[in-house]
Order: sequence, then C-alpha cells, then structure tokens
Amino acid sequence: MPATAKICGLTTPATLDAAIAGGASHVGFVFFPPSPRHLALDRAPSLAARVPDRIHRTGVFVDPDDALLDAAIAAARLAVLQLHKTAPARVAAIRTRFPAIALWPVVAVRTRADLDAARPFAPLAERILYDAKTPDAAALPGGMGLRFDWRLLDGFVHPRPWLLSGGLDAGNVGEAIAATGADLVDVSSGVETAPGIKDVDKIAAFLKAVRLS
Ligand SMILES: O=C(O)c1ccccc1NCC(=O)[C@H](O)[C@H](O)COP(=O)(O)O
Repeated sequence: MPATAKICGLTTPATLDAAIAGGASHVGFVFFPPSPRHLALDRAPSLAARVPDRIHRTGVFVDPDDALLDAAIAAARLAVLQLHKTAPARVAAIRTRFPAIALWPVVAVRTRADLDAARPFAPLAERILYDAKTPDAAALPGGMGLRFDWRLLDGFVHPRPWLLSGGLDAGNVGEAIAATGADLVDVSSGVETAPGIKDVDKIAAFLKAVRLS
C-alpha cells in the first residue's frame, strides 16, 4: 500500500487546492497565534468548505483549551486533532469530550528515550505523530524543518499506528518512507518558500514523491 501524506499549515485557497489536487490524504490547519501559519477562526469555514470529506481536515494545536477546540472544530469541521505539548491526562479529557474525533498526540523526538513518551497515549490516540524535537527556546514546537534520526525508530514497538514528520521534503521523503516504513508522512516547511508561505509546485512535487515511494 503506498504511503499517504498530510500537508500542514495551509492558509490559502490556492495552496489548499494544490494539496487536494495532488492527492493529500490530510490537510492541516494550525490554530496557534505565534505561528506564521496560524489560521484565524473566521477564515477557517471558507477554507474547510473546499475540502472533500474523503480528505481529513486536521487541526494543529499546542495544549489547547476546550474553548479553542470547540471553536476550531466547528469552524473547520475537523476530523483529526493534532496535539503538540499536550499531556496524556489532558489528551484523555479531550478524548472524553470529543469521542468521534481522531486524536494524534505528538511525540517530540531527539533521542531513543523520547519514544517512551508514546506509550501513555496508546489507549487515547488513533495515531502517534513523531516529530523532531525543537530547541527549548524555539517559538514553535513544530514546523521548523528539523529532522530527527529516523534510525531511532528501528525496532521500536509502536503502541499505535503512527506518522512521520520533521524536516521532510520532496527530495528526502522517499528515503524517509523506505527507512522507516511510514505509511503516512507530514510536511510543512518543506513545501514552503519562506515560513508560512506555501508553494503549489513544492506541494505537487512532495505528493508526487510520496506517490512514487
Ligand atoms: O507549523 C507550525 O507553525 C506549527 C506551530 C505549532 C505547532 C505545530 C506546528 N506544526 C506542526 C506540523 O504538523 C508540522 O507539519 C511538523 O512539525 C513538520 O514541520 P516541518 O519540519 O516544517 O515539515
């Protein structure tokens, strides 16, 4: 089965349409004001309306409160919540509040020991997202084009289905899929010309590389 891809941090109709036309299985909308990819709630409904229901609208959050989740889920008709820096107890509460929405807690990886953080999410998550750990002082917990050593996943017994993220682009995603066996990959800055500026040609090239993997 070929791998599929999520294009993250989409904020314009043209780039969203490029992700849809290129065969993305998931599109990501970031709800985090410090991010250059932040999507204001009032812009979400018109973007979400462009997305066929077979493509999973994914909201990206950093330890969100219920008010933000309620508003973003309604505005963007989200099918998946990607949860950065969200503790297992909080993910459990979100699971209870939104039983019909898929949850993807993020495990930030720099060392093999970091993977242990995946285990407490096992009963709560549809997938675990492995992303590169950003520096402690970084403004963002993701979307920085950083890659972790994919060999850290060798032999790891994944507690749930998972996806691979961090520093991927059209030039390395085939190697990443071959090295890790990922069936779903996620990209943001690798399909941009500058932080927050997505590029339709880079999106098409990335999705083609995933298709050919
Ligand atoms: O992209 C952001 O600005 C962002 C902000 C806050 C939390 C998460 C964010 N992005 C998460 C993603 O899903 C990215 O696609 C993932 O970290 C990979 O990013 P990149 O290495 O740039 O492809």
